[in-house]
Parts: sequence; C-alpha cells; structure tokens
Amino acid sequence: MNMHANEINSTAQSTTAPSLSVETGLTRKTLPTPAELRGRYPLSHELTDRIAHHRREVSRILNGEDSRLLVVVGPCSLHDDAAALDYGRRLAEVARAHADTMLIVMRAYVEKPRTTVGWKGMVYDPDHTGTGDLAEGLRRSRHLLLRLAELGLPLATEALNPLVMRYLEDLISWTAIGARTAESQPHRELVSDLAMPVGIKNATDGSVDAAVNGMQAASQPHESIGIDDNGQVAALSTAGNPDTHLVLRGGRGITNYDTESVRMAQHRLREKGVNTRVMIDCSHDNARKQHQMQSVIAGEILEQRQAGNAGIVGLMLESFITEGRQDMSDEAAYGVSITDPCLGWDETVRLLQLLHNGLGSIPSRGKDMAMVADLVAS
Ligand SMILES: O=C[C@H](O)[C@H](O)COP(=O)(O)O
Ligand SMILES: C=C(OP(=O)(O)O)C(=O)O
Repeated sequence: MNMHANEINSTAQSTTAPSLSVETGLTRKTLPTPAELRGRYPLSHELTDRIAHHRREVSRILNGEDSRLLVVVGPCSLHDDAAALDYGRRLAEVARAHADTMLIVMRAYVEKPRTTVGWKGMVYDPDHTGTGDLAEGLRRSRHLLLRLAELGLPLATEALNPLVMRYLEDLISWTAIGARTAESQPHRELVSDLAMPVGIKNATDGSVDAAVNGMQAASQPHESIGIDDNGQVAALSTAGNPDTHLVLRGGRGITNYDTESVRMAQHRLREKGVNTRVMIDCSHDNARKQHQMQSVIAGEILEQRQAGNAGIVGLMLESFITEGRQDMSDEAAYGVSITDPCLGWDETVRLLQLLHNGLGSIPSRGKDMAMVADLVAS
C-alpha cells in the first residue's frame, strides 16, 4: 500500500463473538485487523528491505533496464504448507543457480477466482472442508507467505479480494490482476495503491482492451473506499501505479503467445501510451489446460527473444512437485495441484535449465526446438 492510504487514522473496535443480523439472517464473525495479523507475523527489517529490493528488480526488468527474463513459476494454488515450503526450498536453489539469466519469482496464490464455484483458496477454506474459516485462512496464509519469503524468494500472488490484499501485500513482490477482474474498478483502484509491479491479464475471451484500460486507470490517483490497517472502513487516496504491464494468457481456447498476437497486443499498448513490455502466461488458455504444453510455449518464447523481441520480458508457469491435478480428498497425493494442472518438479527444473542455457548462450533455433521436443517427449 502506498503512503497515502497508510496515513489514514482510525479507531477500529474489535469484537470476536459471531453476531446474527436480524434483517438479513447472515451471521458475521469479526476478523483480526491487518495490523493485528501483521503484528502476529511481522517482517524483519532485513526481509522488508529484501522485498523492496525484489520489487525494484522486477520493475527494472519490466522497464527494460535489466535484460533478464522474469519467470513467475509455482503452484496454481497453495493448499498444503509442507508441500509449498518443500517446493519453495527447491525453487530458491534453482533461482540462485540461474540468477544471471532469470529473476525467478514463486507463485504463492492463496485466493482463486472460479468460473462458477469451486475451492476458493487457502484464505477462504484452509482445511478444505467446504465450509470455510476466514480467520484461520488469513492467519495461515500470512504465516505461510512469511515462511516462503524467508527462503529468499520473491513472491507473486493474485489480488482477488481487495481487502485480503491488506493482510498480505507487504510480503509480495509482484501481483497479478486476473482475467476475470481486469475490468473491475475496485481492482484498478487497488492496483493504483499497490507499491509494487502488477501484471494485468487479458480477459477470458482473449481480448486485451480491459487490461490495457486497467493499466491506464491504475496509473492514476483515485479516491476509493476500503479498510485501513486497523480494519476501519476508510476513504483511501491512492497514488497511482506506474509499474503495470499486460499478461497474455489466451482466451476461449485460443492462444495469444505467437509473434503476431504479441505484436498486435504491443500495438494496442503503444496506442494507449502504456508499457509495451509483456509477460506470457504459458498456462491457462494458452496451454488449453494441458500442462505439458507449457514447455512448448516457453520454448517458443525463448525463440522470440532470440529473434530479437525484447518486448517479451516475462513468462508464467504453473508448476508443483508432481505433475497434473487432483480433486481434494482425504487420500489426496502430496504435492499435486488441487486447482489447475501443473508441470511436475523434474520438468520444471529441465525447462528452467533450458531457458537458462538459451538465454545465456543464444543457441540456434534448431537446437532449442530439438531440446524442447525432447523435454515434451520425455
Ligand atoms: O484455478 C484456477 C483457474 O485457472 C481459474 O481460477 C478458474 O478455474 P475454474 O474454471 O476451474 O473455476
Ligand atoms: C486464475 C489464474 O489466471 P487467469 O486469471 O488468467 O485465469 C491464475 O493465474 O491462477
């Protein structure tokens, strides 16, 4: 959150007993405030500085001042602390090894937007009971993100409910606005207030205009309604976020990572006078939910970079310990996504190595594609 919104004073009162509204019949449980949860799981000065540094590094890539590739990689959603930390430890090691060619940021998504209904993420239903427990979900999400950040990895998340972001934003180095919310004014106001780089995704129908308009809107100051650190409903004056970019994720089963789609998107961005550097999401509609396709797409992005398209500055991969996906159950397997299908760890390592080699030594097109073909075949 930028200084403006933080400066608001409030005198929030906190109660814990559930109450029943006679008018609506809804039960309400008071939640801890963002300040209370931050106080319970605080960032050290060292970690605060490191996250500020990570945000600057991401920003430099997005602004073309650092030629490394930004790679946002990790599970579709975090549902199990042990598996998330296991993955984070492995990724931190790979990130260090490839730090000269890539800035690796871990996907640490604790809220999931759903097409209709489904598990909405750790924040809402940490024990996968289907009944939810937001107080525990917020607590566990903050605790897990703190432990992941302590591994030294920059973290990425999707800002879905603007209020939830107030509990977590200090731990995050790159935020996504998802395909389903890119046109939402409250999300644009939130982005205007986030002191970090934000990627806005094209809409689920594949069109880029809502995201491009969102970049314009979020770059401006806004007056909006939200909560302050003490949970008090407050008028927020946002500063405007200069660090936004488009994420191409395909739409309606049609991909948009090819040279022509990227060129058309960049043309639109140029017309609107916003950042023309883009990230490609190798999953979602670009992969048509076939997780293995992500390797092929990443290989093609590497090719585009090698062909001189410096406008593709980032890519996103959905990856976990074991490939695929599963429905949540008592017998759920360790390290398998319970939302979108993911690449497995071994494939992820090989793909990141491939990208590292390709970005470092610029091998020939033929050799790259042969390596990608091997990777997909294996
Ligand atoms: O897991 C997340 C999905 O990409 C997105 O949130 C929509 O998922 P759904 O169509 O399974 O609800
Ligand atoms: C839901 C996601 O993406 P999208 O908004 O592109 O569907 C995601 O990245 O988890």
